[in-house]
Amino acid sequence: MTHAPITVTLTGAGGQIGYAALFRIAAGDLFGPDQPVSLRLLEIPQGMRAAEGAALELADCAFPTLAGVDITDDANVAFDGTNVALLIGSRPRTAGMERGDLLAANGAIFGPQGSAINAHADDDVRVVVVGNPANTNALIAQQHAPDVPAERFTALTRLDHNRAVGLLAAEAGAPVADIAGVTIWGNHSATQYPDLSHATVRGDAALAAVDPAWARGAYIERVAQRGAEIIEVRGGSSVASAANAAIEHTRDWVLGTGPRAAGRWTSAAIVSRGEYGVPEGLISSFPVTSSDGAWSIVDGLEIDEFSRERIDASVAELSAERDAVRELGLMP
Ligand SMILES: NC(=O)c1ccc[n+]([C@@H]2O[C@H](COP(=O)([O-])OP(=O)(O)OC[C@H]3O[C@@H](n4cnc5c(N)ncnc54)[C@H](O)[C@@H]3O)[C@@H](O)[C@H]2O)c1
Ligand SMILES: O=C(O)C[C@H](O)C(=O)O
Repeated sequence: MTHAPITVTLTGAGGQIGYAALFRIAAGDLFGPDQPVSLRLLEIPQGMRAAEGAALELADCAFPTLAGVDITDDANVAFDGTNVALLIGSRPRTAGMERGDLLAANGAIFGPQGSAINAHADDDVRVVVVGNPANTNALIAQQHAPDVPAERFTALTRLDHNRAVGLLAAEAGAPVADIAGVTIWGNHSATQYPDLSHATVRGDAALAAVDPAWARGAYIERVAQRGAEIIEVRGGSSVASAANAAIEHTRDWVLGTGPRAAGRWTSAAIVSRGEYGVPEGLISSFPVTSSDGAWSIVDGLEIDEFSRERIDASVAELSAERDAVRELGLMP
């Protein structure tokens, strides 16, 4: 292993998703078996012991790809020279709440972290916001980091994407590998739009492989409510699948989506430049591919009236969340 270590900062490292993600990242799941990683764990004082315990266990794994672990409750230290920042630390919702109900409680975390990233992170920093409500928290962080290119701030909708692919595969009786062209549009919330208009199953239109009424009814509801379903069945919000999605999002961003991109794409919430009628500046989910460390939005997809209404509804919610955090004084 001759590469210099990549520094990865995890916030909320003592929490559930942090615990699920740390060992996979340390084992090389982000950048492969030849790329060492140096981990920075950011926690609040109440979470420090849990993070310290995780660090002891990391040492006990003796991963060849793990170059070091530092634990801190100071964001300025945690983001110093960081290349990848996974912003997980924040409160999860409980049964009966929408993710947007966490705006006031969690939004306040992301401004100071954005400022610390702005002041201390490496020039190539890439930020992935997992903490809910993820899109708007990412916007808050991005707005506090004026010296970092806006496109380096993203929010996780890969979990929704994976859910959408998995549920379509199950309905069509096809392996996941035979599914392509699924898109999550908009917000990581109940208004998100899992879109099968351009999806294929074994190369044929998904809307011919499954009942189109299901695809444009129960399916959308099931994907959009999957987080609530997990909370109800598991008694707590998703953990391992969320960590997996954060790793896949980051790996694809940094290493590229590669040859998969022929007719295939994934979904990520990235800063809009006005594509598909999404107002500039919002961090909204799009169909994306990645190469040379940058996301590109898949262009030229036809948007029918049904899709237009749903994309617009989710984007309207993002605009309302942005206005709400402005009113709360959480944006500069
Ligand atoms: N975007 C997604 O797809 C997705 C999926 C699952 C969960 N989530 C969200 O991820 C977040 C974390 O979930 P979890 O299950 O790990 O929660 P958790 O309660 O188990 O862990 C959260 C951790 O964050 C820490 N924390 C709180 N404030 C912090 C701060 N300012 N700096 C650093 N750390 C801080 C807490 O001490 C705790 O250890 C929640 O907001 C949850 O809703 C998002
Ligand atoms: O739904 C939640 O609150 C957790 C997470 O955002 C999820 O989608 O599982």
